[in-house]
Amino acid sequence: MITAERMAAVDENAAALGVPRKQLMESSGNAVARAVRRVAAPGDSVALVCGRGNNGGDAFVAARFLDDHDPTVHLLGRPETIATDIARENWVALERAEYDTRVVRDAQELALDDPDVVVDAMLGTGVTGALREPEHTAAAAINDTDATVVAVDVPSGVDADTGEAAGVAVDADHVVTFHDAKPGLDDHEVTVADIGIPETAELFAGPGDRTVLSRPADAHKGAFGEVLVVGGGPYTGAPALAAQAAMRAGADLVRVVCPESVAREVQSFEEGLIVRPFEGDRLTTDHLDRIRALAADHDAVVFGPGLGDDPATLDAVRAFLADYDGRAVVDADALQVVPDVDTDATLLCTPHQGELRAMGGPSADDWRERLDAVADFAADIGHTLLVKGAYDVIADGSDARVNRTGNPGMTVGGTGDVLAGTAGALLATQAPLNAGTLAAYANGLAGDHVVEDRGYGLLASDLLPALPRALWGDADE
Ligand SMILES: NC(=O)C1=CN([C@@H]2O[C@H](COP(=O)(O)OP(=O)(O)OC[C@H]3O[C@@H](n4cnc5c(N)ncnc54)[C@H](O)[C@@H]3O)[C@@H](O)[C@H]2O)[C@H](O)CC1
Ligand SMILES: [K+]
Repeated sequence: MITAERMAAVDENAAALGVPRKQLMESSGNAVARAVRRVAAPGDSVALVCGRGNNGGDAFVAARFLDDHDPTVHLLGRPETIATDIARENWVALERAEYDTRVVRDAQELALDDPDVVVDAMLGTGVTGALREPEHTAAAAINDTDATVVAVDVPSGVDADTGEAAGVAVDADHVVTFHDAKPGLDDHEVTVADIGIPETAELFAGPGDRTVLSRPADAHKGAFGEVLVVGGGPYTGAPALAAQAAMRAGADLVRVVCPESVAREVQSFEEGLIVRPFEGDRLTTDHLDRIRALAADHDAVVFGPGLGDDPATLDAVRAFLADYDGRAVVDADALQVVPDVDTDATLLCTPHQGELRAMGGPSADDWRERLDAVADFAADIGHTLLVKGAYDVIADGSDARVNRTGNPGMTVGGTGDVLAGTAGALLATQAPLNAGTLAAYANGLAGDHVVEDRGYGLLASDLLPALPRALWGDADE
């Protein structure tokens, strides 16, 4: 089962892999025509009722595969208002080839002429809310015919994210849905058509994975989350890098809490950092009240950068996690305590392969083997893992993804801190699997952009200014 939102992401990833949507539309239309043939007797007439989005486009293609059924293609709305180039090109092809095309300007004009089969291609996964006109009246007209109704992707009127009909929906006898089942089709006779989307368009992180980030136009301060970085002690650069990365990745506010012995130095990396010191030179259980109070005021915590592995510090990490129930990215030395802590927290753990072994996790050289082993280990520990490597593996115990961005220049120190901070900002608003996938994708892409511009020899801090473009794309994209 796949939601409309995820389907849009996969579709964009397929395009980025070199399988464009117009090709997918050709496969979709072909699959619709095959479904129509299964229900139509020779000589039966077929009417295709099409909207102006790509759902309609699928039916424009289908018509070309149904010549022997004398297809009639009804377009709801003016051809100039067809929403996408690929749907318009397929409409124009029908007109030039002199198919029986009819432009329906007003729903009352829809004349279905008693067809044997009706194809409902009004609306698919691009739609939210109840049907508007003319689709509303057209749906009622389709439901009034005696025809066998074949719906394209989803019956028009059914929301492909929730599976709910918000009012009138087409009463379909068959649904031809693409790539994977959609929510809300349980009571229907469904054919899932393979339209040639590579499996890796779903498995590999790609530009489509960024769609979950689209900043709503009315974003108010606070909508993108506040992040607390708990780090520092033996190291000072790590918490500063993580905090700056969280800022670049869109967090509304980032605070660093660190030992007072290093607070000034942490601050020196970036004037804009908000630093909250605690007494002493390393984290211990003495500081837990302070950390807990701060953590409760933030949407996500990044736990680990530069904390070190002093036994007293690891005891403090263990005690903190044991009664924390919020969201946290756990990185670096803090990772090793995760498997023995019983916690209600939602954790996104970001080990490299050595740290994964220190957690008691699996090792595998081949990324496909690692994918399976990491997925099992994530299920065992009950947390999401982002295991860093040339191919990063992200798994939450039920689903898994792989990221291929990044380059050998990124083995330099500090890139992991940037990744942890990015993941923290994303975890404040996204599900852990999406946060981990997107953090890995954007960090690697930022590194690729830096190397493209300036060649090898990058510093972890070079990733920071490259992060926004990697996360949100070019301004004109
Ligand atoms: N994902 C794939 O791999 C492929 C999917 N294909 C088909 O494309 C549709 C989705 O197309 P899209 O253009 O995104 O949206 P729709 O055709 O569903 O509709 C958009 C259209 O509808 C208008 N609209 C929005 N809400 C309403 C409403 N409540 N009432 C009336 N009209 C509404 C909106 O303004 C747009 O103009 C998918 O289902 C597949 O069938 C392709 O085959 C390519 C591969
Ligand atoms: K439909």
